[in-house]
Amino acid sequence: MIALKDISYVRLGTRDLDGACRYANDILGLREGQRYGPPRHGRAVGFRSDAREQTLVYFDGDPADHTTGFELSSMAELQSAAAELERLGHAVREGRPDECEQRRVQAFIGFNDPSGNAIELAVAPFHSGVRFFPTRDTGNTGFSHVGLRSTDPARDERFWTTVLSAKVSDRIGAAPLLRIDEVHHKIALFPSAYAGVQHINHQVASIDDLMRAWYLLQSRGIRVVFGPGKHPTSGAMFLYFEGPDGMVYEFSSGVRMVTDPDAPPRQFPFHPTSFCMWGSVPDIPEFR
Ligand SMILES: CC(C)C(=O)/C=C/C(C(=O)O)=C(/O)C(=O)O
Ligand SMILES: [Fe+2]
Repeated sequence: MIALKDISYVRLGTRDLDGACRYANDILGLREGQRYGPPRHGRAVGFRSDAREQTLVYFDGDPADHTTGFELSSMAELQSAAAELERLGHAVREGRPDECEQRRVQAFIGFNDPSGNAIELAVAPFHSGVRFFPTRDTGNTGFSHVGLRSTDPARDERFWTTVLSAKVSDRIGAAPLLRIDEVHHKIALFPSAYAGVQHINHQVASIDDLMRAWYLLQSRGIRVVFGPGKHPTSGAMFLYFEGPDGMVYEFSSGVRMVTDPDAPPRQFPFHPTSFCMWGSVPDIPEFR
């Protein structure tokens, strides 16, 4: 079993890199870290959300080109992971030195999960000696989870929990919420006809930060697509809103820690009362 230590980064292609960078800075409050590549095409910009050097990267490319990176604890584990994935028939790609530099990691491998989601396993993501603070008072405390699209959630749950070390904290219908540490989930798998990152979550410090975000987003004309609300699953208070290229972003606060490693998952029906215990109803295709 490949032991995932933490979620590390998301890389998103975009046709409007300047616009995506403005959104990351102005709306998400993420601080630009590194810029890569020539002045016109092939550019990439990394953004910080916590002590790590980058957790969100936008690059000149196809907006459907999404990659989610997870941290492994050592080079030995990375080499063992590559061998195990290849043994299971997954095509594994080793990151080139220039790609490692762009990801601010010592080394990485890439492969696709059974739905075709591009996944990278990385060693030693760089931490910064410069304290992170948001570009505006978002209360942002860090990149925390992704929703991934799955063409077969039961099959993919088996992959994420037997090949990789995720555990199911709760299920909503067929959608598993998967933890890789004590945080209730770092990955959620949602039924979809195609692969990709379905939403990107950052934690914020309090409900005050969520409510301030709610008013600010409305004042900036950014569509809030779910919330303010509170998930009965993770207990997190949340706000989902539109980002560049159709990506949905989520701010949440108060996510539950699962301290019992053997805690059994709960099964919730796929119904709005399982999504929000305050009564908010999502305007998000995968949550309809
Ligand atoms: C709206 C979806 C189905 C939902 O309820 C997801 C749950 C949680 C949570 O409990 O925190 C998420 O954050 C998530 O899956 O994104
Ligand atoms: Fe979420």
